[in-house]
Amino acid sequence: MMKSFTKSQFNIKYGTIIQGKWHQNSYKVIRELGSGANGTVYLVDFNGNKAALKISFEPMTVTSEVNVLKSFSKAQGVTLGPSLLDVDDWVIGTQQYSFYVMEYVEGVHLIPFIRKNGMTWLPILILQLLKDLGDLHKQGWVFGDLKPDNLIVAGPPIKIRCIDVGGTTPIGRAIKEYTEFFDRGYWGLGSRKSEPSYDLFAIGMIMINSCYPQRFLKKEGGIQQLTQAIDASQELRKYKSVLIKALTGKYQTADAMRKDLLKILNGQTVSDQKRTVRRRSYNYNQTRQRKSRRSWVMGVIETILIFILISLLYVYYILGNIF
Ligand SMILES: Nc1ncnc2c1ncn2[C@@H]1O[C@H](COP(=O)(O)OP(=O)(O)OP(=O)(O)O)[C@@H](O)[C@H]1O
Repeated sequence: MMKSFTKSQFNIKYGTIIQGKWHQNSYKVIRELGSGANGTVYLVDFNGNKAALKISFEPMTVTSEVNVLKSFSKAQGVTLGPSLLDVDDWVIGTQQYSFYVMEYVEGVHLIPFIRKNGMTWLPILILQLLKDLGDLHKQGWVFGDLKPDNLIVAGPPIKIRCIDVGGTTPIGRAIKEYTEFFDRGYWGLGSRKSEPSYDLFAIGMIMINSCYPQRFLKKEGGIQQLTQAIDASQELRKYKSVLIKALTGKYQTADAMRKDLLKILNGQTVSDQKRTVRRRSYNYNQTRQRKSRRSWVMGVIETILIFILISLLYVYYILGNIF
């Protein structure tokens, strides 16, 4: 189903107490956080703690999103979505609405964060996202409706988080929800079957969107139009090899995309690496030993590099907030 914009469905005033019919928990409305096709999300106070409460006219929306959040909480290593706190119904007069309460992810949406703190953050945040997405895929899910509106940069420490799990679909099914700009079907670059490469295409488009905050309309579509957009941006050109692979479905796993992005950050392009490997020929055992040594060294370099980059950006970020 394609997402279309809808006006705020609910108009619940500040101070309203939403009390659950079944669990009797009371939530005091602080303000609206946002609203979309599936409901309205409010910042609420629960016993002095902040939480996010999503209320919908459609009980099925609540049930399906709650089921995804419950599976996430059971699955080890999945840290993408907010944690689920409560599910209940709110009776007001003769009406009854379903709602759920989740962890409030406090932060700034991806694009405003990049605009304020600089493009240097983009690859770092994308690396974090690819790590979490890889874990989600390993648990058999595809996020589906990945877009900057569903990404919040929380912290400190800086961490990119996904909200709105409404589009999360088990691998192998049809994508439940999508937004055209981030949908490979719309660009004529693949199917709407839920598989990891569907999410990785969206990651590519999120990187493009970060450099084109107004987005752009599809003309002829396809990889030609997107390649032109990449070539026209100094920032995106650095990541061209990774972007083209992600946009044409060449990555089977988030980990493969993450590794290529790291190589670029490491000052080494993917093609350079391939050329180096081709030039050398070793016997089987030597190659294997070297490979395992190299992957160990790569792992250490990767960790050190991310650590240094995050530390530097972090200092930059804190200084930016002070001055
Ligand atoms: N857990 C949360 N913590 C902080 N903010 C949140 C949280 N969940 C949702 N929001 C805010 O509420 C907005 C709307 O939420 P959500 O995207 O879940 O609604 P939706 O009806 O599914 O919208 P859409 O049609 O855009 O998918 C989000 O863009 C975000 O700003």
